[in-house]
Amino acid sequence: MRTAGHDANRRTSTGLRAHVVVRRPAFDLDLDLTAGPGEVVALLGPNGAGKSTTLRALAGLQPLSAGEIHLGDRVLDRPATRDYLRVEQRPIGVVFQDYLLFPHLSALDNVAFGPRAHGVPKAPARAAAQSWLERVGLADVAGARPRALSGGQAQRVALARALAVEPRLLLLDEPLAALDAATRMDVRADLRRHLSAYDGTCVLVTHEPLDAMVLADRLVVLENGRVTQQGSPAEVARTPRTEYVARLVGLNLFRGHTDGAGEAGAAGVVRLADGGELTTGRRVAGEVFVAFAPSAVALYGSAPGGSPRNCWQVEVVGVERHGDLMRVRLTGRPPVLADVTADAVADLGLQPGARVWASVKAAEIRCYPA
Ligand SMILES: Nc1ncnc2c1ncn2[C@@H]1O[C@H](COP(=O)(O)OP(=O)(O)OP(=O)(O)O)[C@@H](O)[C@H]1O
Repeated sequence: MRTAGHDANRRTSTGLRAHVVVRRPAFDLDLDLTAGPGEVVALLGPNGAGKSTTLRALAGLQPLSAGEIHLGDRVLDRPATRDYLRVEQRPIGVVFQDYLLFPHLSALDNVAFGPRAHGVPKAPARAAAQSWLERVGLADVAGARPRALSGGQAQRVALARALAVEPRLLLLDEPLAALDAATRMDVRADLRRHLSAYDGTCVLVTHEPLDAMVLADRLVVLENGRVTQQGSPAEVARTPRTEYVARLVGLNLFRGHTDGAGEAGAAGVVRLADGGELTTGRRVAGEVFVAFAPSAVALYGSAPGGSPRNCWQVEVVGVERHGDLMRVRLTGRPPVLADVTADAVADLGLQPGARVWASVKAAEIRCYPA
């Protein structure tokens, strides 16, 4: 278990502290990003959110419009004081999604390129490269050119090349995106091992929630140029605060208001901002989020008897396969996603336009302050 990332003093004196501001005519990025030594932070967000722009700014490929980037006691970019370290002067290693290995160089020389570019003489640079290839399990392909390598091997060479300069900041841009599913799983596990052993700061950009959950100590969610949520992977998954995060982790999410009053027991009624109400198992007063899994939603052909709480009429919009189950998209107050069996889809005739009843138990609904 790494703890360096939670050590605020070390974080400010030796890690990354950045206020990244990039203004373009149709886009405005403004985020604070802090990460300690040994900490892996994943930037997660939809297309066009500004993830790559942030990474490029940290790398020195995109000058800031305002703000500042500090790494340890070095200033990498600060427009106000005209400080700007060029990419080759920054103590960073970068792995891009398409690897960008030099096609005419062997794996060994690709890895040795980094130390060479930092002024290390040829023989020690090659010795360091050999040792890095051994660490990533590729000593036997040292002489191979990139086109002779598999996707997973090329990715490992790219990682070895980035680490061979002993960077204080490692930047990974969709590092697993180019791999097929099976290779991806192996390389993800390897990458996690290498990142655990790495004592510098790592910022990783990904679209893929699973990569972020497995690799990162902390998630920073970026939407439309702003941070909308951050926290440990478990916190973010448990308590999404935006539609995007809720969809990512596969939860139904609603914003609402409760006065904290409820029926006997601990239940609280939440009036949802977009209509409808839900009774939750836990009483929280004020502005709240309520979230529940699609698997917690039961569908019925007619209004179920008994308790009328959390039971409302919905209309099927679409059905798609989701793992072993079928995910049904429903409109209503509120609209919901429900995971049901293929048998249930057939029995209830869940075609688009079909009207059914949705129900969810109060105990299955999480409620937390907004
Ligand atoms: N070189 C550029 N010049 C001008 N605009 C750009 C440039 N690169 C990106 N943009 C724009 O800046 C915004 C942020 O893009 P960016 O690539 O940082 O987002 P992203 O979160 O990495 O998206 P994706 O996941 O699709 O890669 C988008 O509106 C994009 O069209």
